Amino acid sequence: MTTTATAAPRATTAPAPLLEVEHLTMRFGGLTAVNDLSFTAAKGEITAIIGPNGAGKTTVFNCLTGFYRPTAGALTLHTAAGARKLERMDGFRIARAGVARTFQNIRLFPSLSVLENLLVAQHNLLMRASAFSIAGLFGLPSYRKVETEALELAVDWLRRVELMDHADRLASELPYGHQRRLEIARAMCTRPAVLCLDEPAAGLNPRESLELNDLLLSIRDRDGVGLLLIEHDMSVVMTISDHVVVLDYGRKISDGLPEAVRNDPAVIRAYLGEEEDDELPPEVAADLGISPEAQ
Ligand SMILES: Nc1ncnc2c1ncn2[C@@H]1O[C@H](COP(=O)(O)OP(=O)(O)OP(=O)(O)O)[C@@H](O)[C@H]1O
Repeated sequence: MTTTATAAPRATTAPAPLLEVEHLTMRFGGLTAVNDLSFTAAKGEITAIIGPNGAGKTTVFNCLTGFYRPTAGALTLHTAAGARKLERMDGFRIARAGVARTFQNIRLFPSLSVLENLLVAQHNLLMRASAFSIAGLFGLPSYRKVETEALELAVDWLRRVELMDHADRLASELPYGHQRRLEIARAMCTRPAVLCLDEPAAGLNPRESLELNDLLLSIRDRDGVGLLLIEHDMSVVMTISDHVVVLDYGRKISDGLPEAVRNDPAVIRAYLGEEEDDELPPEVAADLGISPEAQ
């Protein structure tokens, strides 16, 4: 894959909201993992959620995708179909409403082929087209049309993530970086309005990381899909994000453009910790643009 990723921010007028998170709280017993969190992810933008380990990032995704039912708060998805309240829906309905996701630990169907993984992702659409009947599966022209479209979409994504030559291999046989790309392609085959990516750069080498940047920017720009990104790799976050939300101990401590967030003293403190003589790891300091004297 060629790599051309450059700094992202481009919006001049305020973009329309895609996902509104209002006063989201998630408690596990006595632990408040997410505490009164509010932010808006806009249409056609990449919104990164960052923060130290245990800050509550994955818990936000688990609330957004129906893995957890929030203790309190509202989650509203705005699509062409109207505004949908997600906070009381199960994962299946949330997926149908247009929210797709990838995981920190890749979750593919390992014993299915690469192509089959992309077709299974479209299972719901195919079953609806069959009117949930055997007769539909074999007889309805409308089913055959949807089936052809599903195959075309799968092939289109195989090309975009450069896995066409691997279409018939088992997903489990792919190298790690290829599996990451397949997982993103599979999520995109569900035709989402918003794609939630949990540490997509984890385990990738620098070249693969640059390729990932290009892929995510193309999903934003070509597919018009809004992205929510949890990522520890600050070079990815600072290069492609339009908007960054920072969590610490479940609370939002900063929210804005990447340049503003990386210069925010609250963010620097969160990454530094409480100890005065702590120092940021050099790679984090470099990506946040902090000179050694400033620490
Ligand atoms: N199902 C659960 N039951 C109890 N505690 C949980 C559960 N899920 C998450 N937590 C706790 O909630 C807090 C936030 O966890 P979460 O995984 O959301 O953080 P994170 O910011 O994604 O961390 P990391 O960057 O390390 O992945 C942690 O203290 C975690 O132990």
